[in-house]
Amino acid sequence: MFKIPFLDLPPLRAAAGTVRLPGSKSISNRVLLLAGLSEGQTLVHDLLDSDDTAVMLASLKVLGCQLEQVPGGPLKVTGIGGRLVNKDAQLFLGNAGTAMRPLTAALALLAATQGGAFELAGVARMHERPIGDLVDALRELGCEIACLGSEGYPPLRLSGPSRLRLAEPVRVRGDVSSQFLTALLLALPLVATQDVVIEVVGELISKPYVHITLELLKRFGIEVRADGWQRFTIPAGSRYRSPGEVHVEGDASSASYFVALGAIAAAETPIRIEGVGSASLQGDVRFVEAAQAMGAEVRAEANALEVKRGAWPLKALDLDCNHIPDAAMTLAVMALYADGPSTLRNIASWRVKETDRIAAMATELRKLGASVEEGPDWLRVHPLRAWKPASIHTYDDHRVAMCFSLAAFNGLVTDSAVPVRILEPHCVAKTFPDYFETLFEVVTARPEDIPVLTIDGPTASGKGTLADEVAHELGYVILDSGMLYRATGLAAHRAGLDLDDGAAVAAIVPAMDLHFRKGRVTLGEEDITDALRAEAAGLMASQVAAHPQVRSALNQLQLDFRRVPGLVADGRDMGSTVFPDAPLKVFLTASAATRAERRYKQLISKGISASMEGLRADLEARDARDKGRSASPLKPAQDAQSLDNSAQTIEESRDLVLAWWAERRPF
Ligand SMILES: Nc1ncnc2c1ncn2[C@@H]1O[C@H](COP(=O)(O)OP(=O)(O)O)[C@@H](O)[C@H]1O
Ligand SMILES: Nc1ccn([C@H]2C[C@H](O)[C@@H](COP(=O)(O)OP(=O)(O)O)O2)c(=O)n1
Repeated sequence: MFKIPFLDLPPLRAAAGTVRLPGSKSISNRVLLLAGLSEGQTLVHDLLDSDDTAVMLASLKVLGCQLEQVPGGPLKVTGIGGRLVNKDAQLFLGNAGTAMRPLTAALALLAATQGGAFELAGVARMHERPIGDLVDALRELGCEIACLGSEGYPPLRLSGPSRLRLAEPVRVRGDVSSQFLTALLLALPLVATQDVVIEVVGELISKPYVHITLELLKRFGIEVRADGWQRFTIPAGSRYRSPGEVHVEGDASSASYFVALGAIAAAETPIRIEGVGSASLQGDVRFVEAAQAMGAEVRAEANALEVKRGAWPLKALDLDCNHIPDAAMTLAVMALYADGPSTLRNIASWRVKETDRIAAMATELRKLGASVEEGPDWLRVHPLRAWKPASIHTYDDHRVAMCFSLAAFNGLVTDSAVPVRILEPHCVAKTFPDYFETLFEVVTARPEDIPVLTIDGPTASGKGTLADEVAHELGYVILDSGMLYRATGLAAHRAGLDLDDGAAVAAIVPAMDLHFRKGRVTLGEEDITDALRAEAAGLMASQVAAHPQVRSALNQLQLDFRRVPGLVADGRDMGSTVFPDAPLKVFLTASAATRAERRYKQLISKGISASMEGLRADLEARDARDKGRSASPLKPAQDAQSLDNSAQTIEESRDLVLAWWAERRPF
């Protein structure tokens, strides 16, 4: 996950490959609650690991459920069998509607029948999201509920015992959120000593989510009798029975971003999306139909989708989105690539989601330059051809962040492509913590569009440290080019080659089986990370680096690191030779005494013995060789910014370089 203040997406051009979706949030949290209320053990496979499931799991634990994660396997949930173990608890539910609503219903009913006191609270936005219709329905039933802030909103206090009135139908509004009905359906089996009837008042929205609820209840042994979408009966004697094992489907709403990606950018080979398909329970798979209406070519298997671009530009759309409320946000961004204005209707529920999504989408689309009209329950988006670089505010709303990533394909409809900045990208943790990593696996950009920041300088000036810090803050890829020279030197040495024989050393480069993964370097099967860090490897590197043949053999390997979303490259000639078009080139120096002392401390802290005098002599010899060689000698690129960090802390250098970077970005 990118836990950084912003993530800049360079102009993207194409997409191809396979993505595996994380588990569905709606199914995950329903399954967890049902497993938690059941007697016995349920093995939950493919559970979504996200903020919203984390709060549900934390709540179940407080309520007395036992949770055990099988390493690399399912989660074992041992339920409370409908009997309260802990009758007094305070639960913090973040901004998770899929936890707040059903837990309110379940705990209100359990407190009424078994006694207890529970406080349910969340983040500030959760306290602005209405829950009054559910509270009213539960109070009508006889539950004791106090709204601790504003009436009709969390935080709530649920207490009991109190007498329940189950003979009369429970009436609940269905036209604001279907989650109130879902909450009652999930919780009422707890008290179904007689038939319990729920009557929906008003036109029920988001019916597919209620369908998921009914299907999952069935898997847990509860056969609700549905009379259209208006009346539901939970039969007397209903009891949650664990099915033993449950597999959570991939998230169909998350699939929408990749379906759209295929429609926009998979011009050659399709995007394959694994985890949802024609057999999916989730209503949001019907997003596929909307994408097809806009031109996507889709091939559906039971549990996978393959999507390619069909019509281009996309075809404008006028759609009632009641059946795909969450996925429909993706259509608003697809509409920018359409051949006319697109209208999304019947989306009033957007106003009470993680944020007011109609206002949020309209505001952010306009920042890109789009012309947008909005009404109480509709949004009209006009196609965009003159795009502006924009910082997209994400309102702590995962879907805003994910759907605006698709704006980075603007280069497919304009000659002046612009990057897109996504603020607070970590909000995707709500349902898809690795969304951006997954996206980056399947998209490509033109190398010249991918920004590079270079840091060159002599040994121990702090290049590697600064590069790590800066790359981390920007979410960029790192190239430690010295490691490539070190690996080449080591491999040549091991092969018994004369390191002064440039042609012989260069000849082994194409066959070097070198891999960089999670900070470790492997050569063939062997992890050579520690061997590469040794000073001896540095000296060998400096020796082989003097040969023009070796430098050109390593050139393409270095260029291959220029990957989305951007690159921070450190070395000796990153700015002067390898990435001459980098928008920011830093030449980092520090006095020889400072550098020798830093290296000394670094080695001692790793338990490697060293002498300060010896190190200083070595680094001065290395500087002389790196500066004196004829091939790409160590010297600042003409347009480099010099930085002597002798008297600076690491943080000061980092902040200065980030400030220089900010000056060069168009946001
Ligand atoms: N600005 C700085 N101030 C103090 N120490 C630094 C600074 N930059 C780096 N260091 C320390 O100096 C040592 C060498 O830095 P390193 O990044 O390995 O240098 P290089 O990659 O240039 O050889 C590290 O232990 C690092 O923590
Ligand atoms: N882009 C590069 C990177 C490193 N080299 C050479 C020169 C250096 O002496 C060695 C080792 O580089 P490395 O950056 O790992 O060394 P330091 O950490 O600065 O000591 O490789 C180079 O010539 N060009």
